[in-house]
Amino acid sequence: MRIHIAADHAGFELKSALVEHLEAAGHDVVDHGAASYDALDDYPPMCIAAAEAVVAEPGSLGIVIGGSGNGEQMAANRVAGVRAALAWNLDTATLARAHNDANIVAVGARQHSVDEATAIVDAFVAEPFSGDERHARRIGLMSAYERDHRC
Ligand SMILES: O=C(CO)[C@H](O)[C@H](O)COP(=O)(O)O
Repeated sequence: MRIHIAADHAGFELKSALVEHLEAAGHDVVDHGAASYDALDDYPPMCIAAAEAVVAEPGSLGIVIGGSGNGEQMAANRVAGVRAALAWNLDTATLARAHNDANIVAVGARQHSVDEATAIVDAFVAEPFSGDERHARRIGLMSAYERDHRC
């Protein structure tokens, strides 16, 4: 699977570990930065770049990483067509896919060990959307709002 990944300084180390892990698992990972550690960098540009790439490539998934994952999720969700979910355990990771058809997962690198965060990402990537009518209906309502209200 093609996976677009981005992180600021707070997620930089975890991003490196995840790129290595996901590539070893056979995924095609595209790194949207940060390209190097900079303690003063800002997460929105790289998260938005990863989010735009996910939307441009249906079927791909995205991972955005920061200290909490909150701002990274917010930045990704600015891009039309993105459904980014902040996952903080295995259940929120799998539900993000099964119920919300999330195409991006946000992870807080300061909230988890590398092993925990890797398990959260693996759970997200492995879980399919359930396709249940009630979930598809709710996603459709969000998409309709996005279509009708965005410039
Ligand atoms: O999680 C984040 C945004 O939601 C950032 O990674 C976090 O705010 C960075 O903090 P600092 O600049 O103090 O290292």
